[in-house]
Amino acid sequence: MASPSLLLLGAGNMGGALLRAWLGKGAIAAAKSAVVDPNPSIPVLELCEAHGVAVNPAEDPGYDVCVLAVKPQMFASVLPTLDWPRIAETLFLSIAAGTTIETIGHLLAERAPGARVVRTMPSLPASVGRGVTLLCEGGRLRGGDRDVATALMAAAGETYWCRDEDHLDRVMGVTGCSPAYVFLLAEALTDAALAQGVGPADARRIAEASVTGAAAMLAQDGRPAAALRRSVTSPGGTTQAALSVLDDETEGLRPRVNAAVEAAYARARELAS
Ligand SMILES: NC(=O)C1=CN([C@@H]2O[C@H](COP(=O)(O)OP(=O)(O)OC[C@H]3O[C@@H](n4cnc5c(N)ncnc54)[C@H](O)[C@@H]3O)[C@@H](O)[C@H]2O)C=CC1
Ligand SMILES: O=C(O)[C@@H]1CCC=N1
Repeated sequence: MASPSLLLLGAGNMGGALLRAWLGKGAIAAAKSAVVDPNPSIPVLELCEAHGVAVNPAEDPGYDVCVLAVKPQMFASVLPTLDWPRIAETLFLSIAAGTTIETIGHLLAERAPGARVVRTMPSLPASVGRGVTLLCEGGRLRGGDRDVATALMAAAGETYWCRDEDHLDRVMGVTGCSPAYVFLLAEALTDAALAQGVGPADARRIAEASVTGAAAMLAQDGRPAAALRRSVTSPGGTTQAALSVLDDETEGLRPRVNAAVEAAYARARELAS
């Protein structure tokens, strides 16, 4: 399919980030696409204006793809109200945490019986084309649907098809949630700089530059993270002393990150029920 016409339902943090990526890469047919959001932000309005994307159109001409990007808690009230010409032909992509393909199918059943649904889990760096999106499907897709979903999400960064929904729920703590872990690390480094007597503006500047510098090196160097970590860590030096705290086998970052990913999985299961 050439770039699809697309309806974005919900253009908040994540929907807006995806929209930015799609329009930047020409991945959607902007003039045939629309955003529906009762409270669109100024940047989203400016983006739509610049690319000729309709915002809250009075009439829906119909869309190849509809991306469901409202909060999971809104699905039950919003999905049954969706309607446009040939809605049963539209491919639905959900980005919501937890909500299952079966639930989405039920909520769309009246107007789009047998709807083809792809569940995805993008991540916020999609806004700069550096997201990671997990995808999975429930067995109803037609030929070409998988390629359409992959192409849309690849415009926002890396993609990975999970074997089923449970797999997606398990892995989302590694991808969709993890930008928050990295931002938290930047916050923690800022706090540590403050504790060592650096002023607030400089504390933030040197902490955030440390995180973005390491991330840029990881992206560009080609060596795996473990090799780069070793190249910072002089035997018997200061980093080794620091890592004896941060990389403790039972209380260090690795077991804590693993526990965080498990907590995200547990919450995804709760949101599904
Ligand atoms: N924020 C993130 O990093 C990620 C979020 N997600 C998923 O994305 C979805 C949205 O999350 P955020 O963007 O963070 O939330 P958000 O609160 O920033 O965006 C939700 C948007 O939905 C709009 N909205 C409310 N009622 C609506 C309606 N009736 N019709 C259309 N739009 C409506 C709101 O005005 C808002 O702009 C959630 O399902 C979440 O699980 C998935 C991956 C990452
Ligand atoms: O916190 C959430 O539920 C969403 C999904 C992944 C990132 N944000």
